[in-house]
Amino acid sequence: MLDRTPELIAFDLDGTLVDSSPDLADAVDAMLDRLGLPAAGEPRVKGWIGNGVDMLVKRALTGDTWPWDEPPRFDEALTMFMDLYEANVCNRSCLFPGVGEGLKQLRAAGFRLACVTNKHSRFTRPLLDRLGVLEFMEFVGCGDQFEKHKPDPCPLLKTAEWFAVEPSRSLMVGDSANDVKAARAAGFMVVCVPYGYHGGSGVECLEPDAVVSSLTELPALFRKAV
Ligand SMILES: O=C(O)COP(=O)(O)O
Ligand SMILES: [Mg+2]
Repeated sequence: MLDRTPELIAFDLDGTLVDSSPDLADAVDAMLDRLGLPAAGEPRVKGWIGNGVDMLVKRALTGDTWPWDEPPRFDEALTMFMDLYEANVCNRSCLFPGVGEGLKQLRAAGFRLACVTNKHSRFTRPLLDRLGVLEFMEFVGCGDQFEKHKPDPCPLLKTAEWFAVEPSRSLMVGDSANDVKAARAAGFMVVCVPYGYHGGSGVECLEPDAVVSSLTELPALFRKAV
């Protein structure tokens, strides 16, 4: 339960609004194939999503979750991946259950909505648009638009500033440790969804203010808040 009603709600994209792992995995595997490397497959790629496109490509090239050095052929691989994913950004991706309905309800109830993602802007707006939810977002903040990525608070602080809403009256809804860390550091409230890309352990371990299984459950969290 939240003790304050937010004015602004910022949603993470991959793993929160959109199940994007099938298209991301296809683009990663097509890139690896062109480089003469073995496919990674969707279950592994799923664990690599959430820290932006540079990190995804480095992880795919090395097989390491936290690659230390820049892998050989990184620039070539990155360009290849960007082109492949941009051309195939919404072949198999879909909204998670309750996302369309939840956003519509929240917008109708007067909440101001944003998408704040580490995803590159070349993919973010086209994907939200293709899935019919771009219209609900007053502001879309992407990984390449801010000086730093989540878990840094910068993207959330800049978003709150854009809306001229206090961080304490703002809520982040996400699926991963990056979202919770960014929200805490920015002074946002934070709610997690359990169905996204958060690695092995459950989102409860991240100690968000609440967990909702669908965005349609958000209004009930605010009902008793002031
Ligand atoms: O890693 C990415 O590209 C995006 O991830 P996010 O939408 O969960 O921030
Ligand atoms: Mg995410």
